[in-house]
Amino acid sequence: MRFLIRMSKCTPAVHLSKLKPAQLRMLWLERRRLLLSAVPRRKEQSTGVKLSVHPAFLPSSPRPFSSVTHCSLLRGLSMFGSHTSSWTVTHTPVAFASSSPESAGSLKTQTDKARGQTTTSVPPEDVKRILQLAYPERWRLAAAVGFLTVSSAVTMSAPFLLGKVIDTIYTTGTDIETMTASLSSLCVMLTGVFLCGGAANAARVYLMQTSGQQIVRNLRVSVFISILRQDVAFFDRNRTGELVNRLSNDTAVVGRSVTDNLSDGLRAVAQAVAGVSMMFYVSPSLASFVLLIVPPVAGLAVIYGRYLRSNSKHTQDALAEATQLAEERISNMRTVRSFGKELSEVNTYTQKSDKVLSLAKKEAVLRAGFFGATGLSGNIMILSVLYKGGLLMASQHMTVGELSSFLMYTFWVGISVAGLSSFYSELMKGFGAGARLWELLDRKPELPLNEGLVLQPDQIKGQLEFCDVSFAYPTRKEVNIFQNLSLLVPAGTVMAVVGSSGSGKSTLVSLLLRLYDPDNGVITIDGHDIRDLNPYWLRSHIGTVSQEPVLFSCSIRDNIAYGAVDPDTVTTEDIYRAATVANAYDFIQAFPEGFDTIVGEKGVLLSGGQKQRIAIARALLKNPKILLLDEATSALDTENEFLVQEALERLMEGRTVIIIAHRLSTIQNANAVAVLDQRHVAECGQHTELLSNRKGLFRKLMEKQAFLQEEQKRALS
Ligand SMILES: Nc1ncnc2c1ncn2[C@@H]1O[C@H](COP(=O)(O)OP(=O)(O)OP(=O)(O)O)[C@@H](O)[C@H]1O
Repeated sequence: MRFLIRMSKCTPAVHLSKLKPAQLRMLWLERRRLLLSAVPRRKEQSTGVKLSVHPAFLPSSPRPFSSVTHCSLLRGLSMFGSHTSSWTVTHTPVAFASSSPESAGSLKTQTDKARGQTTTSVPPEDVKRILQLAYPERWRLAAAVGFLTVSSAVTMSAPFLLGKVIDTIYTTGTDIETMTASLSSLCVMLTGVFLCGGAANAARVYLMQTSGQQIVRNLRVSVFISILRQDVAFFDRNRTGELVNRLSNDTAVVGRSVTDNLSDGLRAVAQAVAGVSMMFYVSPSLASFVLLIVPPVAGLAVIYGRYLRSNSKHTQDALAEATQLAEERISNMRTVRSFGKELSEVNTYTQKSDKVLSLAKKEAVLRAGFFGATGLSGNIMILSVLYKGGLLMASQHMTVGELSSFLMYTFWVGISVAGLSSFYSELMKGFGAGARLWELLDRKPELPLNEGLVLQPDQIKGQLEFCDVSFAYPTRKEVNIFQNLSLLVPAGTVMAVVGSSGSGKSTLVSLLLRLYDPDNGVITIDGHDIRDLNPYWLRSHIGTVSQEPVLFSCSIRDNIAYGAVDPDTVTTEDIYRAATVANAYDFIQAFPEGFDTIVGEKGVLLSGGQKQRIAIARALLKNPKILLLDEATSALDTENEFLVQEALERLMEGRTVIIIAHRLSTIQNANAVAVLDQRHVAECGQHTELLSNRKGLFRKLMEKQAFLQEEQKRALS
């Protein structure tokens, strides 16, 4: 068997034995991806790069993979300049479906499509899915529909029975005793019927509400799971507000459309049909007369209603814009205050509110016309019924009771038709919200969350290596953050990473945590490509302390326990020990509530140094083999700086550490320093060694930092 590798027809072939060790190593590390890359891609994605591999190397169950991986593999392999009869790698121009912001995970375009559904036809599969939601609640809903039938039957028989009461009053004459007997028996019977109707209605409302809430709860949990399993790139593209809106509002709209709205719609249909039938039963000629008037009036009302709704949507959009501005500014009040922008923010908000007001005024005019016209047409209809009914009574074709019943049925039919129109618009809203939710629920994350290789704890030494890594953020594919970056961090050593702002220090940490995958090259832990490792397992062995640690709105105790892989097994002693090592115990105990003090947005506000020390305790509880630290640069006071530094040193003991270093003391104490510049590691070595190079980048960086610190001190004094 010959092991030749080539890139299409335009690149020469090389035998595998001719490859350099680094190239072979890379090929070996890429082996899985190479095999997976042979999977045929869907038609719409296959316009460009196509990789084909000898069938013997095909996996038995092909798995789809992202075009980012595709691209990285091609770039990786292109170094080899290869040719093969056993493996073939073909390369033609490509339009990467998943690298465009649209298909790379942004929900926006699809959301817009989904929104479009509120006015156009609904795909049958959406109807099916929305009905499937109600399936687990089918018995409760069926019972609710049963009670609905009873209550609607009572409602619709009421006009007929009340008409009988009126006729009894008119026909019994002036004999009080006969009148009392007839009226009493009728009223008792009717009270019994109405009691049944009321009870059935109450049962219907209860069953509909509880099953609706159950459906919404199930949907919310599924959507939350779906959001949490998405990769970080997804959150770069989708706004938090939009996602939270889906979780809270869209789920409620969908839940309502399959319960309350469906039941109201069914009731409206049943009452309209029963009402019209009863109108014909009571007086066919009067019913025919009314049905000549109703359709044109109802048609005009529907057209006008649609116009009104589209206008109301503009008002809602303008309101959403104003609300978003207010939300953003209020949550960042410190920034607004420190820039003294209160007045200009008020002006901007006023302008947006004025826009809402002018649209709302237009809507008010339209609504006034709509309600005026519907009220008028309703009254004219009643008047027409009275006119025609009066004539029928005069010609002995109708009794007064029948006319009264007829009027009541006309009234009910009017209400039911109005209910049907709002049922339709609510149903469409439900389908629109549903489409947005299905899109989110169906989205498969590009990076797995919990699948892959799991190593035994004693197999981890903690050696980290970046090997020819190239990377661009999925949202900014055109800007390469790293280009062939290589870096080795031996197990148990401390590597300080320095570089100018924006050189990619934090990105290095994100790649190690596998929040993103490199486009090219590999990152290994003890020789294992991190793409082969289970990400959940991987992250459980990596501790992080960021520059501005985030604490959740719960007790300090829970915030520290959050770091443990299984917080339920953490004892109070574990938490106290971690807090003591992190130099946090004393200040926590000084709070009246001690470790039960609530922090975060709704609790006690902590200083930067205090937050850092709680974050260090949190990381300690995880007891990770690898530590990724973003050193705090924020002006910690001397005491806090010392305490944080001391806690960090204890945390770093016996672990492999990558530290984004800002302090000279940290850099001096690190085993090696890597300087990031121009998308790669420009210099790497011991602190003194790098400093001795007069023309070196590290030295320049240190000199610049020293100068800036001097300036800062001078400015402060
Ligand atoms: N999520 C993201 N999406 C797109 N671009 C990003 C993202 N995060 C960072 N960047 C960009 O990547 C580049 C490197 O950012 P990074 O935060 O890694 O730099 P840094 O060296 O840590 O900077 P600093 O020292 O200022 O914190 C910057 O140009 C930044 O704008």
